Parts: sequence; C-alpha cells; structure tokens
Amino acid sequence: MALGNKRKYYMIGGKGGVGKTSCAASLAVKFANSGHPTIVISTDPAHSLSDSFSQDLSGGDPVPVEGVDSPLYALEIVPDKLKLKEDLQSSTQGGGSAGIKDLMDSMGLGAMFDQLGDLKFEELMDNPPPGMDEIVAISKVMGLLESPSYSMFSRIVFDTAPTGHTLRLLSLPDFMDSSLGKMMKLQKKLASASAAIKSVLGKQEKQLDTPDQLELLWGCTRKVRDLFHDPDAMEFIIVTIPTVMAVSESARLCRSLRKENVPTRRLLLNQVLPPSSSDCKFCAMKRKEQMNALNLVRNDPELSRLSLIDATLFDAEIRGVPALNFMGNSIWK
Ligand SMILES: Nc1ncnc2c1ncn2[C@@H]1O[C@H](COP(=O)(O)OP(=O)(O)OP(=O)(O)O)[C@@H](O)[C@H]1O
Repeated sequence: MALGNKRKYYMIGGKGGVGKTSCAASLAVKFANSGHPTIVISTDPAHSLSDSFSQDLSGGDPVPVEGVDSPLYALEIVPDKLKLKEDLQSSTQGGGSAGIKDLMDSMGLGAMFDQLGDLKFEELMDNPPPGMDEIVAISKVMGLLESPSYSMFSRIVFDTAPTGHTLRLLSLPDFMDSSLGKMMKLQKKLASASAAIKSVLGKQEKQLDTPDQLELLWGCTRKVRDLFHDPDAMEFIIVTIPTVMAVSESARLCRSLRKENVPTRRLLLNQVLPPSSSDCKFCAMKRKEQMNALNLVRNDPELSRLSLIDATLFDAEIRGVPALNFMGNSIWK
C-alpha cells in the first residue's frame, strides 16, 4: 500500500465501534513513517480521531501530528448544513424553487421549470438527504486537496462514519451529480433568458465568466464520484471484528460496495484474540465464537474474495502516536 509516489486514497469503513478510527489513524502513521506525506480525514460526524491521536483536531483545519518521520496532518470535517443551504441559495439567486418558478412563470418559461421533473429545490435546501452535508464537505476537502498547498500529500486516509451512513454517502455523488447538473442547467437557461430579455429592453447584461458556487460544488462532487470508482487511485478497506453480527453487516457492506463499483480488496479482521496455550473458560468461549465468525467470512461469497488482514486484540487501548505506530507496524505489512 505504501508502494509508489502516485497519490492514493484509502477509505476505512465498517460497523460502529469495530476500530475504524484506530485502523485509519494507524495506517496514516504507517504511511508517514514509510516516507509518505499523509493526511487523515474523519468524515464521521461523531469524530474520534482527536481521541485516537490524543490531540485536539476539532478546529476544522488540518492539524500537524508530531512524532512521525514524514509530514502527517489530521482533520475532522465539520459538515455545515447552513453553509450548504447558503451555497445552493446563492446559486439559485436566493429564491428556492418557489422563487425560481415565479421568475420563470413571469418570463413565460414555466413549462421549462415543470420539465425539471422530480427535483425539489426547496426540499433539497431545507432537508438535505442524510449524508449530503458530508459529501459536500468531502467535495470541498477534495477541492482543497487539489490546491498547490496540499499537493505534497501522497496518501490520503478517510476515517468514515458507520456502515449505513457510508452507504448513503457512496450513492450520493451520483444523486448530487444529477441534482446539481439539473440546477446548473436551469441556472444557465435562466441566465440566458434574462440576458435575452435585458438585451431586448436595451439593458446591458454583465457576462459572468467565473464559475459560481454551484459550478464549483458540482465539479468537486463529480471528482468524488469519479474517485469512488477509480481502482488505481482509491481503495475502500472494510474493518470488522470476529462476531457474527459484525461479519454479517460487513458482508452487506461488501455487496453494496461491489454494486456501486467501489474498489474493495481488503477485509481487516480486528480484535482477534492472540494465540494462547492456556485459555481460561471465558477466553476459550470467546475463541470458539471468533472461529465461528471467521468461518462465516470464509464461506461468504463476497467476503471470501477479499484478502484478509488480521489485527490482534491488544491488551491496552490504542491512543497516541506511539501506540498507533505499534498497531500500524503489527497490522499494516
Ligand atoms: N485491536 C485493538 N485492540 C484493542 N483495542 C482496540 C483495538 N482496535 C480498537 N480498539 C479500541 O476499541 C475502541 C473503539 O475503537 P475505534 O474508535 O477505533 O472504533 P470505531 O469503529 O472508529 O468507532 P466509531 O464507530 O464509534 O467511530 C477504542 O477504545 C479503541 O482503542
């Protein structure tokens, strides 16, 4: 995973509490110690990256992490619904769907508005679908990552929210692409209609040649969508633990990722009991249960196709760079 200097993105996801953050943070530390300038980004609204690094990362800007060989930054994304609403409203001239419909009616273009089908601007702005604020935040971060000041990062690790949220997130770029695409089409038609009317009335129309918020957002969302499907640039790593419930959920996640064509090659089985020649009754029971879950992985048509990474259950909580370095060296070979 550390081979090559071409930029690569890793998304770490799975059921709640299985160790996604610890795995993402330890992978980021491993990359940084393998010579890669790295940034680890939490998109989980209930962040725990700060706890994992024992460092306050909540400011909304990337924070440098000390104690590694190459630059390592960590960032907790703060999705900001109000800002999303502002962005969309400023791009649709502040009126929402009612405003646009009135304006178009007054220009005799009401039929064009109706043709826009099921897209409900007002609803989209007032009740963004779950995950939309997150995808907008990711899209904005992706925009940032392309700026010259971020070009040094060759590894980007995302610590994602628990499964359900991640799945919505993965299908959202397509939704956003079509929604924003329709809004932009409408905006362009409105702009040219209003320019035509103004030129008939003898008024000068100022030409806007810079992309607006909507166009920028659309561009970034398309990049996220393309990235989610690019096997050379991106990989989704499923983290699970050896319990029947976690493995069953991971199998569902794996199927959905395949359906969405998201490159998925590895399954990290976390918190596996270390070998022991003298198990107590509790550990013997636990080990039996873990073997059952492992058999479930081996017999699952989707999960069995992934390469399996074992991560031991450590006897201490993984917090801070030295602990993450230890975990990283033990699981990410
Ligand atoms: N292999 C391990 N050995 C021991 N403790 C572990 C291991 N992996 C994770 N933990 C501990 O389990 C707890 C949950 O881990 P973590 O926060 O990484 O999970 P998560 O999947 O990101 O959780 P959430 O879904 O709530 O974001 C933490 O206390 C962490 O230190």
